Amino acid sequence: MGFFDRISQGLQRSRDKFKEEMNVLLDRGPDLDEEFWDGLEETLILADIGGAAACDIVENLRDQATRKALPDAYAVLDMLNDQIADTFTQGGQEILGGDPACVLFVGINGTGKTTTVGKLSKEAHDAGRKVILGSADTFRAAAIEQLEVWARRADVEMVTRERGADPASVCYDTIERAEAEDADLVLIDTAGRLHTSADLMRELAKVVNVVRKRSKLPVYTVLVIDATTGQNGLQQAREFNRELELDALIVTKLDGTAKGGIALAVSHELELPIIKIGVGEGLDDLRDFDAHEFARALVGAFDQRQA
Ligand SMILES: Nc1nc2c(ncn2[C@@H]2O[C@H](COP(=O)(O)OP(=O)(O)OP(=O)(O)O)[C@@H](O)[C@H]2O)c(=O)[nH]1
Repeated sequence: MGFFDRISQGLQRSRDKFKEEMNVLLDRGPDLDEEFWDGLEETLILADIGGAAACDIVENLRDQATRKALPDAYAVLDMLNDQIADTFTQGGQEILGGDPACVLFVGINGTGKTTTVGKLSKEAHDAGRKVILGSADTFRAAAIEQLEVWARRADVEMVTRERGADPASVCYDTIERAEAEDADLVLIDTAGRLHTSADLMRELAKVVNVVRKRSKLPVYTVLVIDATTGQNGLQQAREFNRELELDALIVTKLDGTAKGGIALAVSHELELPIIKIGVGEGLDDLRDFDAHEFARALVGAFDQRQA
């Protein structure tokens, strides 16, 4: 299944919710009055796109409606997809695009870090890259085993220590091994932690700093967020960004959520690019992110003239 079909299927619930709200708004007629603009902003906020992004989108559409003398709400909605796509922060190609890199994956418990690292290792290995995995999630024994399964499946090496070991030292060992083996992609899984726990966040900051100091490869810190958590994902992202100065996002579980708009809220507010999205548990359910296709899947092609 192609990117669009997969993401379109995944975001069906988000799209249905958005369409329902839009139809209520359009029932009163297609006039471009204050009620329409306020209603559009509210509908975008209800789609979990976030207040800041919704406000920017509506402001830009209003501006275009005036400049291009758009006749009605339908003409505005024709431009909505492009406007949403342009609201995502762009970039991040250097992280997983093929250049040598060391990437740390962080996030709260259960967002899909280990699964994502596993899928990425297979993808990179299949593309002919020399990959080393580091399992610094020494808190959860099952995480080490889970990543070991992926490492075997992908035929890549993995470095870890026993459960309870210092995660910073696992990172140290991983980088050492990567240098000895001349690896060009180092992927490090870290233990999930609540963004509200100051101690755990400080411990993670220490791990990230060790890697930043020690690695000769460029180091990137990527937050993995679970789309089903909705607005809480934004709060998580703010805290992780404050502590760790993130470089990018991976948004997982976009299959079957009515809260897919959170991807835009976080990318826009924190000015972080989305470098991959997860649309299922299977091996090929981690996809490159395409802002235009995502926008189309999130709100649909809006030909409501026939609605
Ligand atoms: N539906 C769906 N499930 C996913 C996706 N990504 C990961 N999962 C599932 O989410 C669950 C948690 O994934 P893990 O990779 O163990 O999460 P984690 O972040 O490493 O967890 P901790 O180490 O406890 O923080 C697993 O059952 C995964 O199969 C996705 O894109 N869609």
